[in-house]
Amino acid sequence: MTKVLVSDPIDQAGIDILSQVAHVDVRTGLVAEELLNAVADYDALMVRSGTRVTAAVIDAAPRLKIIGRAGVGVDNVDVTAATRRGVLVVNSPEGNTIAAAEHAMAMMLALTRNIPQAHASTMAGRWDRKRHLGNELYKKNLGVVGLGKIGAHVARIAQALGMVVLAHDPFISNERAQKLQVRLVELDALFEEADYVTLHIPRTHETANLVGEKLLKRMKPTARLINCARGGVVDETALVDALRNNTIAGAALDVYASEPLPAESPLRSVKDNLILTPHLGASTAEAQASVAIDVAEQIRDVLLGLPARSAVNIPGLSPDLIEALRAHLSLAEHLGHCISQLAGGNVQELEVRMQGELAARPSQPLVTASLKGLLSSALGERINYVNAGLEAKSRGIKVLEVKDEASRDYSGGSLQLICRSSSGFHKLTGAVFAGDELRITSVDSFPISVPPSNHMLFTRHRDMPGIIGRLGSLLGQHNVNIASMQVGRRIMRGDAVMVLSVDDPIPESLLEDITSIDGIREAHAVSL
Ligand SMILES: NC(=O)C1=CN([C@@H]2O[C@H](COP(=O)(O)OP(=O)(O)OC[C@H]3O[C@@H](n4cnc5c(N)ncnc54)[C@H](O)[C@@H]3O)[C@@H](O)[C@H]2O)C=CC1
Ligand SMILES: O=C(O)C(=O)COP(=O)(O)O
Repeated sequence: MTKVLVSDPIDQAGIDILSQVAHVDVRTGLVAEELLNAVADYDALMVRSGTRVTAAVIDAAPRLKIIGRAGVGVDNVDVTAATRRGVLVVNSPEGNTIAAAEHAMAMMLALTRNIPQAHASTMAGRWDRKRHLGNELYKKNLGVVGLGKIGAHVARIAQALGMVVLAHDPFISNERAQKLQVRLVELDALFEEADYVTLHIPRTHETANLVGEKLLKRMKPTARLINCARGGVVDETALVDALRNNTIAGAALDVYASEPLPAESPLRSVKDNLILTPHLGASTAEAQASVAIDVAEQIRDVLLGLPARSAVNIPGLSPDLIEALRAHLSLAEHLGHCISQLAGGNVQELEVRMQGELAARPSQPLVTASLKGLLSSALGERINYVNAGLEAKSRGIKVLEVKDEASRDYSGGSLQLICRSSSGFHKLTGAVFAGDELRITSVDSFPISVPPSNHMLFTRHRDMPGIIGRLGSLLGQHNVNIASMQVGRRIMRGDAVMVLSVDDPIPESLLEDITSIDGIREAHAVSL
């Protein structure tokens, strides 16, 4: 029975989708130890930001195929450990964009009009109109750090309020910024010019404690900081100092270096100019339904053997692309699997050549598929699109990618793998005919045309009379039935290759007898 563990509160719409294909257990609030003990039986895990999916959790779940993050940030998931184990990680990149952007705007408005403080004092029986004088957003400078999905939506809303938006994002083009009518500036300039700074960046090595004492000192004393992105990108100690010393006018935080925010956090003791919410950016009914459906559908699809649309750890492989490249991906896997068996020894280098029309297609999926095939002899079921690149790297296999648009051998193009190993050098080319017919079209530069099949024999021999007959008799004596046979040669009586499809696997002992036939120099059994 396929089983899914949901370890954070998820909208019922997501649970309903998962229940179509699996038994679903909802167990929220597990402490680390309980989670470690709980995951062993599960094929999928669905979380929000509350569950820390560590390497230990992943190791404790041998059946785990997929981790679904019902939201954007996957910094609570050890994606590297998941990738190493071949566990797919998916998220919902857009399901809560609007909710998070609106929360940042709500924080900005609440901050600039002292709404929480005014509310608390009114509820306490006072009527403090003078004390809560605020500022308008109209015509003020808003500095957006991180002009991605949420940052861009914040920019649009702010512009509608009459704010002037500047942004810092080293990975955004000038064209994109121009389209959003946003001026791109350096980080220091943004902090100096902005009346409000709002952060919409992920937590990475580069962004950890990005906003510290130095940047806070650049801000105007009237400026305010909003962080609805990730805890840990703001140095909380430096912020507390800046607020206490009135270096800046105020701050609003939704996210914290450590969550839940510890009771003793100095942030809790800052009065008046700080607003705190408990990571509520994505907490709207609409966003929660949207992320739950988005991620549950992906988990369901993956458990049914279908691709996921927002895989975090298979870069560049969308379902559309999988569909468009389906036959070529299968060809790449077969060629990779085949060439690893021809290579025999330790593979040192794999060159993946996309030739002719294929050179115009995205290469990364084809490289990944080739590596998956290459490593499947060694790693069997354990290798997949998620971990193929990493496994190749950890084995020290050098991967070269070549696009040869000038090659014009077949319509649709061809794929060539060149493998260098401790025992030599092999080259296999393949193409797809009539939409979905796979063919190996050359072996070590000898032309042939053979569909990949379950059991094959590849030989390298001298082109001379009698060899084929002797090989046929030998296989017959060992009860190996030949389904098809092809010989490829470049010149008469020179070197040649032979590819046989056979009904049964060829035993190792028989290979020795085959290579002892006069004229046969190499023989490789290949099973796909
Ligand atoms: N508070 C909450 O409940 C929520 C928080 N989030 C968080 O908001 C953040 C932004 O989410 P999205 O906009 O969906 O992500 P996104 O990936 O669309 O945008 C992030 C942007 O940050 C930029 N960036 C990365 N490093 C940078 C740096 N050093 N300086 C400046 N820019 C940098 C990237 O180029 C990208 O454009 C994420 O950390 C996400 O986890 C998202 C949803 C809800
Ligand atoms: O999607 C994100 O990155 C969030 O931070 C939302 O977190 P949550 O799902 O509300 O725990």
